[in-house]
Amino acid sequence: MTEAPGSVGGHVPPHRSDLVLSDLSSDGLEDYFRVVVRGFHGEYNAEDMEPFLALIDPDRAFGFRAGDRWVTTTLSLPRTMSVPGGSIPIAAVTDVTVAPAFRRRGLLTKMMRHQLSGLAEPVSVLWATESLIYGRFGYGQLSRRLSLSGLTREMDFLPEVDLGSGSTDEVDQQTFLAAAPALREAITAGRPGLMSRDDRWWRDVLNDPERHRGGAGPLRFALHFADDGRPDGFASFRVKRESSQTDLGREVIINELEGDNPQAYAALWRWLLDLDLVRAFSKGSAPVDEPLLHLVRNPRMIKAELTDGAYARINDVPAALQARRYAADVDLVLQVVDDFLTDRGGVFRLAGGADGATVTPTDRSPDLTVTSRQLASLYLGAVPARELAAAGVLGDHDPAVIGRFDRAFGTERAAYCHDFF
Ligand SMILES: CC(=O)SCCNC(=O)CCNC(=O)[C@H](O)C(C)(C)COP(=O)(O)OP(=O)(O)OC[C@H]1O[C@@H](n2cnc3c(N)ncnc32)[C@H](O)[C@@H]1OP(=O)(O)O
Repeated sequence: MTEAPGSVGGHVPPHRSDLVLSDLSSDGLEDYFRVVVRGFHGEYNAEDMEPFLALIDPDRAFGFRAGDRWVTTTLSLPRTMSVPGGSIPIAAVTDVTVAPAFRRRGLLTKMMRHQLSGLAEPVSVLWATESLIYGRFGYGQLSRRLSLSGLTREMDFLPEVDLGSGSTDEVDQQTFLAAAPALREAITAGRPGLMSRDDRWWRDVLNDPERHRGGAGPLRFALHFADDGRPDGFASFRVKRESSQTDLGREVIINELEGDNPQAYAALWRWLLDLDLVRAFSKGSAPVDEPLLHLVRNPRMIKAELTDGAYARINDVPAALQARRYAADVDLVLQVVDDFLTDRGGVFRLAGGADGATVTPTDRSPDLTVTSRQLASLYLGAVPARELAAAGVLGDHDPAVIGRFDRAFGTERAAYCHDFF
């Protein structure tokens, strides 16, 4: 059989390929996700991916095809995110890849435009592999996070720390799942940026294939029980025999830790830090207002690295701003400059307060002008406007407006997104 000119075994070289933007069909999942996994230099394993694939709606996945193969991918998943006083539907954007031979010719840009113009959700959220990729598409830092680590024997608590009169115990996954989801839903309501999880998301979160453990043991679970026996806090963690922080003992790697009151929260930390044979701890993702920093006698012994968290894009300014409540009365005219999708920007009057707000287009002159990227950081108070003003990136502004803006947009707890997708 003679090969078609310019192809080997039916493989058309990239420079001779015709690219077609295509939707995923439900019978082509494996081919598609093999390309996704390769895009992150991983190895496809159907069993490892099953809980995640169960979340996929093929209608929300697409990419460019060259002949019979995918060369780019991206998809979004519908989720609900907590905002002050309520919640908002968001599109969780993930699995963005462009095959090496096709990179830097604008395919990601085309995919972003295509995806954003079709989303029903007013806000899209993603985790960026590199922080310089998504700003050009109007994504900004929705939340920031701390990476915590230290030596457990240096973590004495201050005498005034109240550990309550309950107890913490290790439990099996079934017992954990009987308590943690309901607790977490309640806690989510009080922390902007957290994503709610249904059973399918919990299955994905607890999916723990051995090859993804980085040499540590399996995921383990603990519950804290209040004095009356009610579970009021939970933690998931694993232990690694070798710690990069010390050779004196093992390391406890804390995945998630939540309590619905300060005593439960502190008691869970104490329990994890007191595990026998363990000399180091790490928690790769914690909110910037992490209480542990205020519990210990010697806070300098906690290594806390500040890094970027989830990124968001406000695709529908009125819907996004109306979904949240405000810490103080607010009435100001905001101009949003959206360079990527210009029709999504505009000038809006935001009027409201503790009971909600209305946002309407207006032709009044703006009190404050922000880019869509800046609006994403301001949306849940992760970055106060005064911080942007002090950095000199807000343009002309009246300091009194900045003060009013920050009083309204401030939140009780720092914005934080724990779920990685
Ligand atoms: C939500 C998520 O899934 S995050 C995961 C992102 N994916 C990955 O990290 C996997 C590996 N990387 C890739 O697959 C690709 O490099 C991608 C998807 C990051 C970029 O795809 P491309 O098709 O090359 O992007 P595209 O050509 O549209 O780039 C647009 C602009 O962004 C720049 N850019 C894109 N990615 C990067 C990057 N990683 N580093 C630096 N600049 C970048 C380009 O240089 C270009 O700039 P220009 O307009 O000034 O010329």
